[in-house]
Parts: sequence; C-alpha cells; structure tokens
Amino acid sequence: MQREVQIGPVFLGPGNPTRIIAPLTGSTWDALVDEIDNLHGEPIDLAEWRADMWPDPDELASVCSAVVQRCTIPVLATIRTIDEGGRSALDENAYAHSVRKLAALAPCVDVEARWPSSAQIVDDAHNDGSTVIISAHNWELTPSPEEITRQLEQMAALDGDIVKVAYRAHSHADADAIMQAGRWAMSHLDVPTICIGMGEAGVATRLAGPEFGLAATFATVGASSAPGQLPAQQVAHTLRGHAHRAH
Ligand SMILES: O=C1C[C@@](O)(C(=O)O)C[C@@H](O)[C@@H]1O
Repeated sequence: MQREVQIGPVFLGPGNPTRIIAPLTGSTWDALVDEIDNLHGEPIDLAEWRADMWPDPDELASVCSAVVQRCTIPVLATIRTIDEGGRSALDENAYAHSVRKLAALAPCVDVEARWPSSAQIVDDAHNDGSTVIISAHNWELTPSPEEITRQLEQMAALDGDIVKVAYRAHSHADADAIMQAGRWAMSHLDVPTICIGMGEAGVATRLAGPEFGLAATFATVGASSAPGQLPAQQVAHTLRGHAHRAH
C-alpha cells in the first residue's frame, strides 16, 4: 500500500488527485521571473525548477533560493543530467554536492537513480529536510512490462518518497504498458509513482489519473521540458473529468 507524501501544503499519492507540475526552464533571471509570474491563476500544484537549464552551476544555490521565494507554490528542484536528457554535465560528486545544496533550500528535489551513490544522495537530501523524487528516463524506448516493474522496484528500494519513470513511447502498446505499471505499483510499492510516456504516443499516460498510480503529471504553462507535455489548463480539465467520473 502506498503512503501519502507531503510537499509543503500539497499532498500526493493515495486519496489525492493527480497533481500538476509546471516546469520552469529559463536560463536568465528575467526569463524565470516571467515564467514564475505566469503561473498565477493556472491550475498548477507544484513548479519544477530545471536547475540544469541555468548556465552557471556555481549559482545554483542563490538562484534556487530566489525561485523558492518568488513561487507561491512548492518548488521541486531538478538537476537533469545529459545522460538522462537534460543539460547538466556535472560528475557524480559535483551532482551530489549540488543536489545537497538544493535540498537545503527547496521542499522537494529530484535524484537520478542511476548514480552508484544515489541512496546516499537521497539520505543526505532527507537530512536536509527535502522530499525526494527518485527518477529514471529512457529517451529511446519503453522497456518491456517486466523490465518496467523491475526498475520501479529497484528505484523504490532507494528509499525516496516518490518514484518517477519517463520512457519514450512509440505506440499505444508502450503507453498501455506504462499505465499498467502505474496501476501495478499501487498495490506492490509503498511509495507513490509517476509513470510517464514521452512523445505523442505517450500523451494518454500524462492524463491517466490517480487510478493508474499517477501521483503527478508534468504540464506546461509556457515552455515545455519534454516531448508530449500538454498545456496545464487542458490537463486540469481532463483530470477533473476523470475525478467526476470516478465518483
Ligand atoms: O522527469 C521529468 C518528467 C519529464 O521528463 C516529462 O516527460 O514530463 C519532464 C522533466 O522536466 C521532469 O524532470
């Protein structure tokens, strides 16, 4: 049975609707301010600051604290590395060090599962008071259903608070495998999950709703951070429709 997770005033997981997360991708402060201010009035629960889009890794702490301060909703701080489809070229030590800085400032951080020391990075982030999303991305393909559940199990064992996988989906069968994995996780894992299919064929996974273990979904207000993300308004409309049908 999955446990409920809290990020600031926002609850995710069992009993909660799928939360909507909007990425902030600006690489200048002016661009970030515009993006943050545009979130007002949008149906967004959390903002994801993509720290890897910021050009100077030495400035991550000061920009993170400014982003957290300006946002009226909780911030997920993410350093997405090149290997996982982002821009950060940090090595493992520098990555761990930077995540630690962000964890002291933001209520939630993303930790990539692939690092040999990922369990330690999770532990450090928890000690700094942050909620942790453990993530893995495959920009090429969607693995077999068995491989997806195996990966989710391995990631859940890292003791983060939420597990997120994002795979490039090429077909309806891929999208279906991803949604079924989310459903499977509801009864087999103790942490909430976010299972996403990237690209056009994966759009259904971004709208799947809590009945497919989708604790949160990424949707745009301005720029997108991955293929297939839909506008937040559209996602909120569809997910509310799901909620009505469910009752
Ligand atoms: O991990 C994810 C999910 C994502 O890749 C997506 O497909 O919506 C978008 C990223 O910004 C985020 O960090």
